[in-house]
Amino acid sequence: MISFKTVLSGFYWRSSFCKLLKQSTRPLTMSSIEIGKKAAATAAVNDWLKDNQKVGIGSGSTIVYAVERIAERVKNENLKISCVPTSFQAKQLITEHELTLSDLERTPELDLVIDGADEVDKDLVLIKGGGGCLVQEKIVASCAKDFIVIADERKDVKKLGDNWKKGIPVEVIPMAYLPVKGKLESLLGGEAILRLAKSKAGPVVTDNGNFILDCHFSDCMKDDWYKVNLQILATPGVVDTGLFVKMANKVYFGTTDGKVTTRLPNSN
Ligand SMILES: O=C[C@H](O)[C@H](O)[C@H](O)COP(=O)(O)O
Repeated sequence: MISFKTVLSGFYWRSSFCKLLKQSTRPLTMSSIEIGKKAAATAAVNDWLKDNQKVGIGSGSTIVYAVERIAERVKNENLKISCVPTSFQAKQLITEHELTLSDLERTPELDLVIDGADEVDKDLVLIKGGGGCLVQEKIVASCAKDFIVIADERKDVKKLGDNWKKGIPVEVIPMAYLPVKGKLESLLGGEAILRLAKSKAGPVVTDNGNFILDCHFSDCMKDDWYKVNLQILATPGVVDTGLFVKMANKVYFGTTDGKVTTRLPNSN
């Protein structure tokens, strides 16, 4: 007859074996892309964050490392920093890391904004909004003295669209999405595709309650993003675009081996 002790020890060994198996199948190291993101984020925070600053916090996956480093420095150096979010996600990051949360009503002028990007060209024009955040990001960036961008090296391109194949995000008022789609397609060629949600039927709804058109333009002047941005903005129903032209002051690119390169607006 099997004793209670034998059953218990069998259970113990089985669960230990399962734990071991789980550990051995789990990646032990950070992926090389994440190493690049973290390196860029850490370097930017080390270079730019100073005591008593008002800081805008961007959105996406790279900004997570920046917030971690900000929280570390706030704690270790006893810094007084207030943070303005650019999205629901950014707000959560700020509160989770016990940083001081502010907003543009209390803090309309910022010293610094740190944010990620989907692509950065040689002139520091950015595509943003791959994660559905662009309008609040652009507003917050426009309120800052310095707008610092952090990205892994895949985002560093000669021309916008070299790597980023998902189009230029344009946030639109929901009732206008179809006419805006038609107008943008006839204005700039190509296709403007309504972004659909992954775990919900229907479109992605932004933090502002709007829709996103991902625009794959064929006829637009791809060397004059300033003009393209203005043309899109002139269409009624468009809230803003994911094109950030002449906004970034410095970009930090992190490589897969943890090195960081930087680019200034006219350092090509
Ligand atoms: O919509 C998302 C934001 O614009 C992000 O900053 C951008 O997509 C970059 O995100 P990630 O750091 O995840 O590459």
